[in-house]
Amino acid sequence: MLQILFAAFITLYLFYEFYWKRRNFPPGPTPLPIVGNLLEVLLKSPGYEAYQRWKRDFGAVHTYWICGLPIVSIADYEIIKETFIKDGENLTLHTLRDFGMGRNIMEERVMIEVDFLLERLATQKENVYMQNEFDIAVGSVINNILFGYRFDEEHLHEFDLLKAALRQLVYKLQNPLIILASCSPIIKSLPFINGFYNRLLADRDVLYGFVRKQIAEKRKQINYGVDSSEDFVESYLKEWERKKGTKQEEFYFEQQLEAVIFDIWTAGMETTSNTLTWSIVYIMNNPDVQTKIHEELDRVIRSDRKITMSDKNSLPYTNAVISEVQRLANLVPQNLCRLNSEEVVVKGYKIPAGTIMVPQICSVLYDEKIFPDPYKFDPNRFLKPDGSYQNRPELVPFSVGKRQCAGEGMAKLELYSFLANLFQRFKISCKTLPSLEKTMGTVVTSKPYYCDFEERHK
Ligand code: HEM
Repeated sequence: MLQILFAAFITLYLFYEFYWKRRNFPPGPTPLPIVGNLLEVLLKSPGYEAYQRWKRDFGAVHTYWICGLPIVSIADYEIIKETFIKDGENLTLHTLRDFGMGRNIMEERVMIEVDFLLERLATQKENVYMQNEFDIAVGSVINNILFGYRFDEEHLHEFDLLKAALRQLVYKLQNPLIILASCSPIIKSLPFINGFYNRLLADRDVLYGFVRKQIAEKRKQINYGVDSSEDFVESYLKEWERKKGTKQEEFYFEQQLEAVIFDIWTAGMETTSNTLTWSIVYIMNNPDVQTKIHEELDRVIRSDRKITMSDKNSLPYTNAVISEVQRLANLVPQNLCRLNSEEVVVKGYKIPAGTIMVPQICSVLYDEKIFPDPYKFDPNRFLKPDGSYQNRPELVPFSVGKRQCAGEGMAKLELYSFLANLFQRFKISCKTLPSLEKTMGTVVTSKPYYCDFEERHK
């Protein structure tokens, strides 16, 4: 009797796992019990190959399972556009427009860090650990815009603590144990996993603690009598004060301010810093690219002066290199998931409200129909035959639609300003060529490497 019951239970379980729970979703790879399709992603990290294979085998709209969670993936540019960019969506609402301070101030703050970065590199000259340099530069831009100060000598210790916590978050959030723990309270309560999960929360709390301390400091110093603001927190607090007593007051509250700052810090730091790190990896592995950037800078700029945004349109090759870096670095292998608020029909599949959907931008950036030979670093993809810059709408490293990156403008400003000025001033070389191998995380990171710097204009 017991055997019959057991066999019936197993049959029902398998029927549920392999058919019933999947019946309302677009087709996809068969998920294993408990882990779903997680192993296929992890075995070939950072996951691009699994996403490409599922697109090939099941079509551009398919379902995969991370533990018990079904994720409907849209892996084709045209369908992503139809699904996520709807008429009338107001993108600007979600965009951190100039952080309430005006575009010039943003460029000013980025250029301050360009100067500091160049001076640090000129002083060190040899064996410079690039990740660290880019981290300090990008972290200082964000901190200066949010709180009005940069990470100078006096604040470097504070920066090191924040960076360590942030790096742990970036790695741990893609750790299979954390993913499993997030999906199941039972798994989360297992002793070893629980400890690991709690350390992740402790890293998050380091960042939140810092944010709260900064807001409290700002409140002590703020002068509500002066209209203009020096940083984002000041601008937010003044706007909040102005809205008091109006209907809009409800949109301003402490938790929102803390969460926005936390998001900007976490989303803006590792993404930009690692894209800069990848830039040097690809350029060092393709030496003719550095020669061509120098040739363009010498022909267009014709001096050793600083390069600013006003030069951008005159530097098509430099812009093409940055675009190709963003494409090939393909920084976010598993894009952020979204919960669709209402039922949608995508390519004939009815996808119910409350389903997790993801615009799988990594499959677009490596789509060989759009970018032939996709794993090759080739800036010419972004150049017209006459040498001018070729805009490619399928270049979507910042994603698309309502939830696309809120810091795109700032990130582009930073990538351009840091890289153009770095190559304007230096010839860069590496005694050991940087590895092209990617380490998986929320964003993909490169292996550590070291560079030497030679002044170009003596
Ligand atoms: C090269 C640099 C960057 C890349 C490649 C990048 C990429 C992305 C991507 C793919 C998303 C997810 C979009 C989606 O849900 O479909 C995102 C979201 C976001 N990004 Fe960026 N980003 C970069 C830099 C920045 C910077 C500099 C900031 C701010 C200072 C920023 C702030 C944000 C915020 C606030 C979100 C929304 C997070 C959320 O919805 O939870 N990003 N970014």
